[in-house]
Amino acid sequence: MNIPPNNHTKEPRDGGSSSSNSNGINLAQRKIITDSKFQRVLHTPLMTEPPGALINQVGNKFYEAFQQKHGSYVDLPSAKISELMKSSSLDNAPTQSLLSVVNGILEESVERRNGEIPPRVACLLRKVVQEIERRISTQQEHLKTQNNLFKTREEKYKSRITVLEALASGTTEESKVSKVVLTSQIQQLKNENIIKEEKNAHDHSKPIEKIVKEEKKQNGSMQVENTKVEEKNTNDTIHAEKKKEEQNKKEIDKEVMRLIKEVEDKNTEKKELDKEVIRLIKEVKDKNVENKKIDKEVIRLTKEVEDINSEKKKIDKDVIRLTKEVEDKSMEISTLKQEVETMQKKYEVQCSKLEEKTKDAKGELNQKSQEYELLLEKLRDKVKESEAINEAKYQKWNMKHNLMQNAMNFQFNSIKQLKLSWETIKKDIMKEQMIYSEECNRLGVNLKPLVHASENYRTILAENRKLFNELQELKGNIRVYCRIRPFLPGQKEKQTIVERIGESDLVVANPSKQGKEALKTFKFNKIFGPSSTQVEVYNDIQAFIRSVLDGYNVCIFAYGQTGSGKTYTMSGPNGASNENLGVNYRALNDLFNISSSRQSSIVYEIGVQIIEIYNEQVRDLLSTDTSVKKYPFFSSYIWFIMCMGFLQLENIPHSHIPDASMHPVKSTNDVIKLMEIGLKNRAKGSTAMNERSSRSHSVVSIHVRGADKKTGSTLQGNLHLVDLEAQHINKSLSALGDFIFALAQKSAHIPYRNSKLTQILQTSLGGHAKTLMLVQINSDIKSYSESLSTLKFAERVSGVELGVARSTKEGRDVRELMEQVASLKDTISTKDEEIERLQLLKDLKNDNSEKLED
Ligand SMILES: Nc1ncnc2c1ncn2[C@@H]1O[C@H](COP(=O)(O)OP(=O)(O)OP(=O)(O)O)[C@@H](O)[C@H]1O
Repeated sequence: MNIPPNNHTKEPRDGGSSSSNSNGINLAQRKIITDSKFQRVLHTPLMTEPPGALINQVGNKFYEAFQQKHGSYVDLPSAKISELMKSSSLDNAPTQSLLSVVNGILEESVERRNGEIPPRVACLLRKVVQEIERRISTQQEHLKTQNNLFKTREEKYKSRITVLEALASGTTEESKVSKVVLTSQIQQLKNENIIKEEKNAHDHSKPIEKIVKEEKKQNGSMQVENTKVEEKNTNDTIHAEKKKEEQNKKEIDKEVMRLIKEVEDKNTEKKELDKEVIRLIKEVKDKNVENKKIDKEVIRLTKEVEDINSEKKKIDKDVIRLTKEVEDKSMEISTLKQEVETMQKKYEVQCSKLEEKTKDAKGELNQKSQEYELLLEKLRDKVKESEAINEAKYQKWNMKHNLMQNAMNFQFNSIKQLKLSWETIKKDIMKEQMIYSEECNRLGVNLKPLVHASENYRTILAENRKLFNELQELKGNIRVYCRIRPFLPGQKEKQTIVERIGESDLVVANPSKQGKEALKTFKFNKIFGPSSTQVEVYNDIQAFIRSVLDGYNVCIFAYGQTGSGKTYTMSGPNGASNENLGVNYRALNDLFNISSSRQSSIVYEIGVQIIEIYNEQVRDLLSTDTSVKKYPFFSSYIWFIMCMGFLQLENIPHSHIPDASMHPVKSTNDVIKLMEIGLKNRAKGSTAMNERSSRSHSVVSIHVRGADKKTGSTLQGNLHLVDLEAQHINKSLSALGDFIFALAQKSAHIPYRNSKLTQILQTSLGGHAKTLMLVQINSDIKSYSESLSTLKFAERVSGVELGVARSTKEGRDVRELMEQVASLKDTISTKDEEIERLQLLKDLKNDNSEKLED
């Protein structure tokens, strides 16, 4: 009888270590096998895992590689990471190692929190997670297959148990037979089972599905076989029992007894088998529970993998976000660093400044506190002092009060004594008065010769003036000086027409002629060469100015072509220094100096007029009304009356009064200011200035009136400074020439009415008047013709001098005259000294007499 095995366990391939070739496999061994299988499922990365030794070897290596660097994946070199990321390395690594890598990296990233996971580590993480996913899915498949296998086995066990139960519940006889059959069948099954198990042990590499199929096949055939055997056995048993019942009932009974016993044994065995079935059922249940657990574990792992995936995605996102944030932050940090550096520097500078200030302030505070302390100390001392002084003063005042009291008493007594002494002094004064009047009488007698000397002074002064004017007349009342302008600095061609310059003669050469024919000599009273100075020129003019204060009329003409130096000689160059001052300024200075030196005896008043003559019309250059206007004679006349008071009307020829306003002046500056106004008005009033100035003449007239303080006699003198332009020989100029020439010829008719100029200057030309013509020439060869006409005009005027020369012909030798001039000069200087001495004496006497009168 083939009894199917009641316990058949198909062990999975497990390296042979857990295989069993007997029914005697115990529960502990089964458990160990099951556990080791389960563990292998959990911890082996792949279904096609390499042999255990190799796994351990590679896995350990991998594990070590990460364990060594655990907590510092970021620091792993990229070569190492790429080596680890190779599929062979990942395949061979145990799952535990992979999970530890994942955990490590995640922990590290969590720890860091700044998301600084370098891309290579992130890549490794991705790879490891993928590997884990792959493994889990493989394990899931594997578990599903196992689960199915267990279910099939369970079904098989269940059907066997049913068969066994059916057998167990048969008739006694049947039971006996069955027991025998069962026993044989069980034995057969056991044998088969042992064979199969042995076969299975050798067929380890067969796939599970195949094994399941084979098992199914075997089970199917076993069931059919069992049914057939059962039927056959039942028939055989009935025949044998019928024969045995017939042959030997007793033996049967014995045999039945024995069989009963055997059945009982079998029952007992069955019970054991039942127990084994129960145990197997329990084991199946356990397996189910275990499967459920595995299912749960699979679900959990799947969920975990999903979580890991979502976590990974999150991490990826975080990695990207954090990378961006890190970049932003690093930018921000660098900006902040720069700002912090700048702020730090500023802060340092401010700190240093504040420290310095604090130091200074502290120093100042200390100093001030010391000062205040000192001051406080001083104040205290002063308070003490003032208290002491007050005390002393109080005592002094008390003393003074007492003294005053005493003094009062004393003074009362003194007043009494004074009254007495006053009487005595009165008597003494009367005596002294007598003596003083006697002395005064004596002084009056002594003063007489001084008064006499003072009276002589006027006579001497008049004599002096007479002598001076005689000297002037000897020199000639009309004098012509010629001044040659030097070449100007920067002037290129310096060819001169002047051949020779003497004291009083000048030889000029005509550039268009040759030899003696070209030369022409001109004679004047004085020739000033190009190197002559302003002082030298004025020295020869000064005597004329002095004459003005003596009551003479003086007329100074500056005559010459444009640019020949008229302005230079008369006014000086622009911004002239004292050395370069012109005739005008020097003359005015002298006028005011001499008048102030004589102020003790003569009172002078000075007035100025400035006019322009153009086209026979007179224009007042000091009038606010610049239009050409003929001023009524009377206005000037009234001024004279008002200014002088003592003016004699008949002395003023009304036709010769210039038609212009008179301006009183007190100093040279007053005159200069008026001259400047006149110059401005001249420029203002002209439309075509160049054309006009070359045809007009300006006259500055300084009128001097003097009154002798003692005698009351008056004098008047005029100084006319005339700027004559020689470029155009106009009516005024030719009339002037005629006028001067007539004077020289001592003609009966002097043609002064021929022009405005001669009309105005009538009183200043001829008679007592003294005339000086300053002829200016430009010696440049280009100006030859103009210079020649100027010289010719001047020669004609200087012909007046011939009058003096003519008187020389009347019996006086020039040398004699010169000697006379020299002796007269000496006499004048002696007289001057005497006058000064007498003046001093007079002043002294006046002072004494004033004192006496007081
Ligand atoms: N003696 C001198 N020494 C140096 N420079 C001189 C002298 N005389 C005249 N000059 C110069 O020559 C130039 C002409 O002289 P200035 O202006 O006095 O001539 P002017 O006859 O007044 O001319 P105008 O009639 O056009 O006013 C000026 O630059 C002046 O400084």
